[in-house]
Amino acid sequence: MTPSAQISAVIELLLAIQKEKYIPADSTANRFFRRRRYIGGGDRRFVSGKVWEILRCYRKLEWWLKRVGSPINPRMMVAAYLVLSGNSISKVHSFYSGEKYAPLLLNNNEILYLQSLVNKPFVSAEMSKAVIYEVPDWVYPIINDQYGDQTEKELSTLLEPATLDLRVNFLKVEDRYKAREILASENIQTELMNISPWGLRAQGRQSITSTNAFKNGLVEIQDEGSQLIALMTGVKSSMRVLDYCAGAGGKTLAMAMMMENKGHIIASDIFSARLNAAQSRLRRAGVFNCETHIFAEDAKWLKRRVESFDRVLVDAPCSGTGTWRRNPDARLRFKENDLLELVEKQAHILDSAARMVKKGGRLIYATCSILRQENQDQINNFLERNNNFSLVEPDTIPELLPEKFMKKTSFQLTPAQNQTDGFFCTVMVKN
Ligand SMILES: C[S@@+](CC[C@H](N)C(=O)[O-])C[C@H]1O[C@@H](n2cnc3c(N)ncnc32)[C@H](O)[C@@H]1O
Repeated sequence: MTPSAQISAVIELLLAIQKEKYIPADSTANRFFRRRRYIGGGDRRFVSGKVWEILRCYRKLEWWLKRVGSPINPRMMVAAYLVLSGNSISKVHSFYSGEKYAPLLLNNNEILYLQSLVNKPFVSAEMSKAVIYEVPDWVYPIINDQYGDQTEKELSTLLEPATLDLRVNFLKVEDRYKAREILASENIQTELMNISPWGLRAQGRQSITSTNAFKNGLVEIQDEGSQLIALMTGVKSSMRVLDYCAGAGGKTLAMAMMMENKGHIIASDIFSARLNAAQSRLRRAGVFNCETHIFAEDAKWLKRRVESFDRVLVDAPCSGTGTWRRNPDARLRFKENDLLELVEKQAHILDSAARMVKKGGRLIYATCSILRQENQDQINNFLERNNNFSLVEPDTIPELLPEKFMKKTSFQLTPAQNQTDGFFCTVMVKN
């Protein structure tokens, strides 16, 4: 593609993301490229890389465009991004050439708006903190209230690109060193992770899914924080386990591995498409101690299994604020009412899942949120409603989990503090 055609594709993809308000940007991007097979790998990386950079400074671009009186649309967003990144107006002009496959020629007004942006910094002293850190206005005070003097560090780390973490599947490979060797033979360089005993961190942006190691189920893509949640469940091979919100099965897979393919896991969810994705991942990973179940409207299935599980994991639907490094578009869609609805939904799921735990069994609650409302507050309220539950330290095999995690009944991970996605996890026992 010519540089102009690349810029044109950046504008088109941004437009598609804006139109699909309720669909995550990466799904829209996948569809966009599937429909444009003629865009090769290098161009694809350039286009999505630029779009993600723009999504990470979206509020600042909007602020500047508003300031200079420009209309706010993907075409001007991209042009403003180019100027604020130090490109000259004539350079931007050469991209917006109006030729075949290029964006339409810049008109006189557009040139005037862009001229006002020359030599301006991305961050202006007049911007609010919410704009600088790219969060909705109502979110900043909530995070500031919780994180105090760490707020800016937490929020600026959430604007950085995420790491690419892998979990080695010990059902198929004997150890991390062997997996590392196999990946290196496919040109994927990795380092051992510090906390997860199963974890490898890949360097740079590498295409893991096209490797044989991935296709044959030797490794799964899973953030280190998510691996730690599976570890906190302390599941063992003799147990009956319910993964209540299993989704596409990230934690189910890790728990099946901890159980050495023995015992029994039921992976349930309300969405069949997610469980279908889980099923193909389970097959790839060589897991056969797991069945899936879609929750239907009637509660008979649950009623028949009340108090029958040694462990119930609730990996609850949440704001996903802890994954904003990966999904910079999610922050733009997050509304105050979403948080209220999520908190209510989580409480309902927790109460229902709690009934399924045997006496003496454990309930593990997790989110990929960094917000207290969905985490500590949610658990405090649950414990008030359910006085037959209490917080307990994990009973994971000590060789698997570092001591500092063994001694905690809950943890809150953040990208700034732990170089993982933001995750919360707590362990409770039914008395
Ligand atoms: C955070 S995701 C789960 C991620 C998954 N555990 C993993 O590790 O890949 C939350 C899941 O909860 C499911 N969910 C939402 N409402 C639910 C409900 N009432 N009961 C059970 N699952 C629900 C969603 O469909 C979604 O798949």
